[in-house]
Order: sequence, then structure tokens, then C-alpha cells
Amino acid sequence: MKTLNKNILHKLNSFTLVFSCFTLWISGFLSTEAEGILSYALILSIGVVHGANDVSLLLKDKKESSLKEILKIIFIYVVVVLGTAALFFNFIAMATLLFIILSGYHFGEQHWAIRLEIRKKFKYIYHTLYGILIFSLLFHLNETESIAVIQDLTAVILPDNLFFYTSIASGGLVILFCSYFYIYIHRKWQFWLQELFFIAVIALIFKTASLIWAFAIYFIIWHSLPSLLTQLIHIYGKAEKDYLKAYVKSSLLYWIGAIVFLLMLFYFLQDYHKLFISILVAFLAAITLPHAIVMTRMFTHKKR
Ligand SMILES: CC1=C(/C=C/C(C)=C/C=C/C(C)=C/C=C/C=C(C)/C=C/C=C(C)/C=C/C2=C(C)CCCC2(C)C)C(C)(C)CCC1
Repeated sequence: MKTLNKNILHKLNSFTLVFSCFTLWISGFLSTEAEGILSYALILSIGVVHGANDVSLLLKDKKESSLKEILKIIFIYVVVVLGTAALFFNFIAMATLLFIILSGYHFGEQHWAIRLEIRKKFKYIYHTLYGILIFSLLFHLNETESIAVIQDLTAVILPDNLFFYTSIASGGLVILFCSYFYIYIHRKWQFWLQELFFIAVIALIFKTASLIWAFAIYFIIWHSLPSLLTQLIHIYGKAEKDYLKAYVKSSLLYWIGAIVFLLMLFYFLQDYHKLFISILVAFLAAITLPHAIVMTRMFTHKKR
């Protein structure tokens, strides 16, 4: 998959910024409870749907998509999800750390793969660093809440200021990489200034909103919707209303499967965690690995 066409990218950037401002504006009218409910509704609808078409994405490269082939992919996917969940609960602290790093890579890849072609030897490390910067800012700017959720999830009490230091370290490394990319790949200072502006907007959202609302805004507006657009272009060649309908239709069963899985996790884990958000993190951790693999395959498609 190539970087997005300039026109489409321009529209996507404008949409992302306008909607981010809109969500910040409406949060002024919402109570904390309403913000929480809206966040979970968005994460479990648009957020989960953006990963529910992974089977179609995998089948896209195959010549034939027989029922046997579909069932085989679903079987492997379910095994990876259950295996990750089992690993998560047996080594919860280590698994949470790995999950945050993998999520960083996945979020960084979605942001950059459509904007800039980076050579393989830098790509994985840079995408991961960028995502770690995003998570560090989210956790640092909502420090008390983040430390409480991580404690509820893993029983580990993190020191104050940890995320301040990870923000500085990842931010410094991202700036180093960007300076290199500016010199050797893309000598357009307007592009880099715009990226700096995006980081400032994201930090403002994280500072103003509660933890779950800030995460939901980033996850939906900055990650899931751009991912949906990229997937539509990859599967159908264009992002049009009818294709979106077809995408949602073919995602439906997998979406229901994922929600049933979340309900099962809730049933088994409710006595172990005080906060629902901890169960949500465990759920996302279990379904992220296969989804991240499918997305990396999609982004590297054209090189095969
Ligand atoms: C196909 C299929 C399916 C489905 C799937 C799906 C539906 C997917 C999705 C996917 C997805 C949908 C993904 C997502 C991702 C996400 C992410 C990557 C996130 C991350 C996050 C984070 C890392 C965070 C965290 C935190 C913490 C840690 C603390 C504080 C709070 C917070 C939350 C911020 C199933 C299973 C049924 C099976 C069959 C096949």
C-alpha cells in the first residue's frame, strides 16, 4: 500500500482536526459519566469494527476464498487471540508493558505509513517510538488516573513522573529521527511543522479530557477512522459510501464475536478488577496482536 494520495490526505487531516475540536467542544457540556458512556460506546462500535474485517483483508490476496480457507483463518485468529489472553493473565505486568509497546507500534504505523515512505531499517523502530510518545503523553497528562488503572490491572504501583521521563525520552528520539528524515527523505518544512502541530493538538486533547475520553478521541478519530479509510482503499480501491456499507456488513459477525468475547472476559474477571477499564484493556490486548499483524501485512503489501 502506497502513502495516501495528497488530496485524500489533506481531506483526512482537515477532518481529523475539525472532529478533534468538536469532541473537545462537546466535552464541555458532558458530565464525567456521560463522557465515560460515550467513550465506551465509540470504542466498542467504531473502534472494534475497524479491526473486524481482518479476515477479508487476509483473503484479499488469495486467489480463491473457499469456506475451508475462511474457517482456517478464523481458527488461527481465534487461537492467537486466546493464546495472547492466556499469556496476558499469566504474566500480567510484563504483558501490559509489551501490549503498550505493540500498541505504540500499531498506532505509529497507522499514522506514518499513509504519510511518509520510510526505509525498512528505520520504520519499525520509528513507528514504535512515535506511538510510545503518544501513550507517554496520554499517561503523563492523566497521571493519577493512569497509575490507578495500571495498579488495578497489574497490581504494580508506578512512580510519579515516570511518564514525564518517557515523554521526554521518546519525544527526543522522535525529533532526532524526524531531523534525519527531513534531511534525507522529505525536505518540506511545512510537512514537519504540521506534524508538530498535530502533536500539540493531541497533547491539548489529552490535557483537557479525562483518561478514557482522551483515549477514545485518539483511538477513534486519529486511529480507527483513518484505518477504516485505508482499509476501504486497500480492499475496494476507493472509499465510497456503498463500500463502507459492504465493509460494515462483512464485519458484523466478527464484531458480534468480539463483543461476546468481551462479555465473557467481564464475567470471569469482574471479581478481580475494580475498574471496567482494566477489563477493556485486557480485551484490547487480546485482540490487538492478530490485528496488528494483518495491518502490517496490508501496509507492506505493495512491496511483495
Ligand atoms: C476477525 C476475527 C475476530 C474479530 C476481531 C476483531 C473485532 C478485531 C479487532 C481489533 C481491534 C479493535 C484492535 C484494537 C486495538 C487497540 C489498541 C492497540 C489499543 C491500545 C490501548 C492501550 C495500550 C491503552 C491502554 C491503557 C492503559 C494501559 C491504562 C490506562 C488506560 C488505557 C486504556 C489508556 C474474532 C476475535 C471474533 C475471531 C474471529 C476472527
